[in-house]
Amino acid sequence: MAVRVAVAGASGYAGGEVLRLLLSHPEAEIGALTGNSNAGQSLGSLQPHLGPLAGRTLEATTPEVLAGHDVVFLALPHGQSAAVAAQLGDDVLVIDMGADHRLRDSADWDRFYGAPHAGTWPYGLPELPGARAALAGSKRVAVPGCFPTAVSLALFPAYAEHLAEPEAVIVAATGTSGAGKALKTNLLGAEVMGSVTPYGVGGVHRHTPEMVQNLSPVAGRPVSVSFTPTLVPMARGILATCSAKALPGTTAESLRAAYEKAYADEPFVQLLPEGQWPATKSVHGSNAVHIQVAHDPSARRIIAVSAIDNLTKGTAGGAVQSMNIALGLPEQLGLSTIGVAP
Ligand SMILES: NC(=O)C1=CN([C@@H]2O[C@H](COP(=O)(O)OP(=O)(O)OC[C@H]3O[C@@H](n4cnc5c(N)ncnc54)[C@H](OP(=O)(O)O)[C@@H]3O)[C@@H](O)[C@H]2O)C=CC1
Ligand SMILES: CC(=O)N[C@@H](CCC(=O)OP(=O)(O)O)C(=O)O
Repeated sequence: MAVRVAVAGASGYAGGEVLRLLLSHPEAEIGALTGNSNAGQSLGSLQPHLGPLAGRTLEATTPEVLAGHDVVFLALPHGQSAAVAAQLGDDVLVIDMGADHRLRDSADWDRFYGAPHAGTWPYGLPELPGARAALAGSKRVAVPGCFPTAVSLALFPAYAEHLAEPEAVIVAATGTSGAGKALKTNLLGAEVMGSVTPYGVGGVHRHTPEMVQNLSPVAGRPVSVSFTPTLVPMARGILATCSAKALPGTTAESLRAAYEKAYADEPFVQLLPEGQWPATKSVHGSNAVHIQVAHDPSARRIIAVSAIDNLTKGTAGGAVQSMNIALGLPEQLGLSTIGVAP
């Protein structure tokens, strides 16, 4: 079955990554490619790594251009996808890689994004309990933010087995591609190279409510999240170090067993052998999630660390994985767990 796919935002990082994956997807046939300020430019000049598409010209992002496809990926800035999606037919699978349809609580949306709330779509993190059932056959998918993917997968097994207190503390390093391709002074090479700095500190990062939304139902009670992202001098990758107070009775063995149980059959999540810690390089360009967990009895804490590629499992890989589930295709089609290292 050939699936005809359009990508809006094809000049950006997320759009480029979904095209990189779709070029290796046996069922995908790449149709319209659209942009905004770069409409009219050749894709070869904007995304030179996508050789087979070099001769394609970006069109404007309009409902007419996006019509006539089985699947439309929206890789647009926050707040831009809802209006485009509303003009696409109910029979088209629309996969929103932005934030517009992720949050269930309109008050959270208002507080962190500040535009009218467009509503909530099935959430494209298949590994969360119940997510696959919601995605199967769906015509709408909200792809998670990159940090919520890394953090939710690192912590949910501990919450599912009631091994941790519901106050999570997270420090996560990210590469600069997470901020998109648009020019920003703080992302200049001279600012980033040889330096690490936090941002969005003190509960103001917009991924905080998404993490709370993912973890609270698993824990069966409200989970609070103290989240500090740090910008590090690399292009891709997230390393999320997540910790919470251990509940009485938690042991290293019960913790390990919780993660083994959660991820025994997950094709993209690899619980590393004991003592081996995740590294962003190992998941570079792949849809894999590497996880390790430890119990610190003296501090009475659990520490879970995950590594993902923000553009792959953190965006485009998660989007293709969700597309496969929504269309009833094998979930791993077109996706790899093999990283690029060193
Ligand atoms: N980068 C990442 O790691 C992740 C990104 N995402 C999400 O994916 C989406 C895209 O992010 P990213 O690729 O990084 O961003 P980029 O800035 O790299 O790309 C943005 C894309 O959107 C287009 N665009 C900009 N403004 C408009 C507009 N008003 N109408 C239509 N198209 C527009 C741009 O076109 P042009 O260049 O022609 O102006 C470009 O193709 C965002 O919502 C982001 O949050 C999600 C998870 C991770
Ligand atoms: C380095 C950097 O700025 N990263 C972005 C991550 C955004 C992302 O990947 O997810 P969204 O789809 O929600 O934008 C940030 O912290 O906002």
